[in-house]
Amino acid sequence: MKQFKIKTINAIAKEGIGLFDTRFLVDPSETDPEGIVVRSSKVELTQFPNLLAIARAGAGVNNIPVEEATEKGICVFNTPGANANAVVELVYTSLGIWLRNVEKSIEFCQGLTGMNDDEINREVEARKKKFKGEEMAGKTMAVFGLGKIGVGVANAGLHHGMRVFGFDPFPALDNIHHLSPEVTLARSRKEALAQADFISIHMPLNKNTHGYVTEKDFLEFVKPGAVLINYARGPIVDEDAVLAALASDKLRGHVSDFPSVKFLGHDQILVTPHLGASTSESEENCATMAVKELKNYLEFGNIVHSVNFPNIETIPTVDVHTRLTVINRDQPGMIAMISNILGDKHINIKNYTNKSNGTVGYNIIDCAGPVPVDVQEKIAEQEGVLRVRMIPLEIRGRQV
Ligand SMILES: NC(=O)c1ccc[n+]([C@@H]2O[C@H](COP(=O)([O-])OP(=O)(O)OC[C@H]3O[C@@H](n4cnc5c(N)ncnc54)[C@H](O)[C@@H]3O)[C@@H](O)[C@H]2O)c1
Ligand SMILES: O=C(O)[C@H](O)COP(=O)(O)O
Repeated sequence: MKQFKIKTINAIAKEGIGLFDTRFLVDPSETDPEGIVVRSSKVELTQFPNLLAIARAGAGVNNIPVEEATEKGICVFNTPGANANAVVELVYTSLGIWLRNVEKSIEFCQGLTGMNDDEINREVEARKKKFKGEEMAGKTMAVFGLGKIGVGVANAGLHHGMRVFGFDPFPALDNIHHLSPEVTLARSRKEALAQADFISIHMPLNKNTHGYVTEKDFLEFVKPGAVLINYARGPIVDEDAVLAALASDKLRGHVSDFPSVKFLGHDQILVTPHLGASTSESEENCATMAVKELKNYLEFGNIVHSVNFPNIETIPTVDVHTRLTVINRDQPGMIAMISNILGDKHINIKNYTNKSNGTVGYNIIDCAGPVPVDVQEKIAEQEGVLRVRMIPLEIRGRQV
């Protein structure tokens, strides 16, 4: 029976790894994997010529060269929503720490070590005014990026008694259905920022969002004294622009999950060490979702939650002998070409499913009989074809 070689990069929760059965050989030191499960480490594709798929146990895929993967016919998955609640909770925890001076007040309490109880009490009551903070209730929050996390942050803002604006130029219907109707959808960055006391960023890092938070079209519109929160990715924020905004009191504070040379030690900046998704629950959710996606693709060619290929899931019926999958550039004539090559060889197609995402087309072709290697090779060498796979169906009691 075919066994798939899986490489794990980073610590992947055991609840996910445990889902790999005897059809999979899982090893962090695997040098020739067909599948990879990874968190935030950078993935280099040149080292892995037989790689079929990468599952990112998390949301952001900026550590994976997605365009290169597409060209090589490598499917990239992520785990949408699996760590969203962890980030939502930490956004409000960190904002609360910043607003109530919790970090400095803890340091102060630790400094009382060695005093007796009367002395401690006297110091506490005399000095607590230094740590006076402010509340979230009654303030206004602007959320940029209304995806799995942004929707949660926006809804939670209402629960904290705030007025909430949301801005997202490409919202997904599924996410917007979960957004409370009390959140105001802003039509521009300016509208979202003009009244916001707190601004929370929740978009992916890509070539369009690199340096998104800078003076022009963003900081120029903030209400003086706003607090900027970034639990998305460090490079979305232009650090020099934020430092200048803090120096001029345009921003009052910055809360970030991405420490840097420029941010560390700054009195108005609170940083956490990329902790957004680091909870037991979220690590388990991400790992189990990532492993299920990878297994489904390697064993059946099904695609669920891919960021570069169209999503298609079909179950082979009992009369299917061989499942062939073809990844192609989205161009005319591909379905006819594949069907003709199979037809010329008298291979009966039981089911043909095709979908495009505008860049890549994906075909699942369930055949009644075996598909000889020379037929696969002929399809693979046609212009526009990126990759062809014959999926072993031994799992269903077949030998191919
Ligand atoms: N700090 C952490 O540990 C942590 C954890 C999880 C996710 N993240 C980061 O948060 C990002 C968002 O995660 P998610 O699960 O909500 O993803 P998601 O894909 O569900 O949502 C992202 C949203 O951002 C929107 N968007 C894209 N470009 C935009 C722009 N220019 N302006 C406004 N909105 C824009 C998209 O339309 C989408 O709705 C991830 O890509 C990842 O980088 C960080
Ligand atoms: O994009 C994500 O899901 C987060 O940044 C989490 O990254 P991590 O898995 O390395 O904690």
